[in-house]
Amino acid sequence: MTGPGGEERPFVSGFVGIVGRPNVGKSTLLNALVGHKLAIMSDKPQTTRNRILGVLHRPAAQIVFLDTPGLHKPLHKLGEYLNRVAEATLPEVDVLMHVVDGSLPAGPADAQVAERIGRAGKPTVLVVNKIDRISKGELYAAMDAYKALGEYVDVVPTSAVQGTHLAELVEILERLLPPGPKYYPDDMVTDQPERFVMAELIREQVLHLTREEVPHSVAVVVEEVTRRPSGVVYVRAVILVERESQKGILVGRRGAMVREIGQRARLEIERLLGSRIYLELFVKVKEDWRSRESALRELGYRLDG
Ligand SMILES: Nc1nc2c(ncn2[C@@H]2O[C@H](COP(=O)(O)OP(=O)(O)OP(=O)(O)O)[C@@H](O)[C@H]2O)c(=O)[nH]1
Repeated sequence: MTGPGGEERPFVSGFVGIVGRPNVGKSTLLNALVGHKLAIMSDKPQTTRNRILGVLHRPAAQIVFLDTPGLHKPLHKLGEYLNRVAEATLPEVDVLMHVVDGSLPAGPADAQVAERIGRAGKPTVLVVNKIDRISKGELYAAMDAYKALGEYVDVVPTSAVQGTHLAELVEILERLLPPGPKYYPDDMVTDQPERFVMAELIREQVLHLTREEVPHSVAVVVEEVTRRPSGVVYVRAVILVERESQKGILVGRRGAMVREIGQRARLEIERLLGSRIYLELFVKVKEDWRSRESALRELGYRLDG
């Protein structure tokens, strides 16, 4: 590739950490940047539990994004785990994107996150997201207020849902990355095993369709994936909740809720795999799984990292 001055630009690559408070739009941004649905999105905070890796392939660059659970005050063991994943990401990356919600005023919690990011000492781009919700005047004020919280190499206003300024953001990230190899093959967009992504798609429907206190006490485990001779892929998954009452809500009247979750999730999984799916869903009670380390381990949350 040739640079603006006619000089040869070497191929660049590296890791970009997407960090910020819960619900600011990190997962939506990752999906929009990479062009695939990797991380689940919902209007309920703390929906991202594991670190999701998404790879953007460009003619002269490979950008590997690490999405993290939102940084927040831990309320229970799962909360502590989420914070640890986010913190552990900071030293591993070449560049950080601090994502903030431009439609909300900058507050003390944003300042805290900015400080933690600052301690990592990495070049950081401030991404002021959700600008589709605010006027130009409000945007300038928001950019100034957020910019004052830390040291940023650049500031980009974005709308992850409308795709605004994402190309500019990618260009800025490319400029910040060092020359390097392709870490991943051209056809790879995520390192998430398909089972995990399937489980996330099911959990996304649970979050969409249920209210009250059910969502945070839900985990989904995909137990079996088999391709049948007919070409249909059989998927068996279990939705784990903490209490009988929550199981009741999720199963619904005569199984109506779990059927609805299954139907919607099946469509998403079919889109992901490009084949027909037979999805069988079960709801089980696993008491107090959020507070028990062994239960968290069984579910695949690594606690010792
Ligand atoms: N209007 C608007 N809404 C957005 C934008 N980006 C994200 N959202 C919405 O904000 C909500 C949260 O988005 P997520 O991408 O799940 O946020 P997150 O930061 O990954 O959240 P955690 O997983 O909790 O850390 C969802 O309802 C999104 O649709 C945006 O640019 N504009």
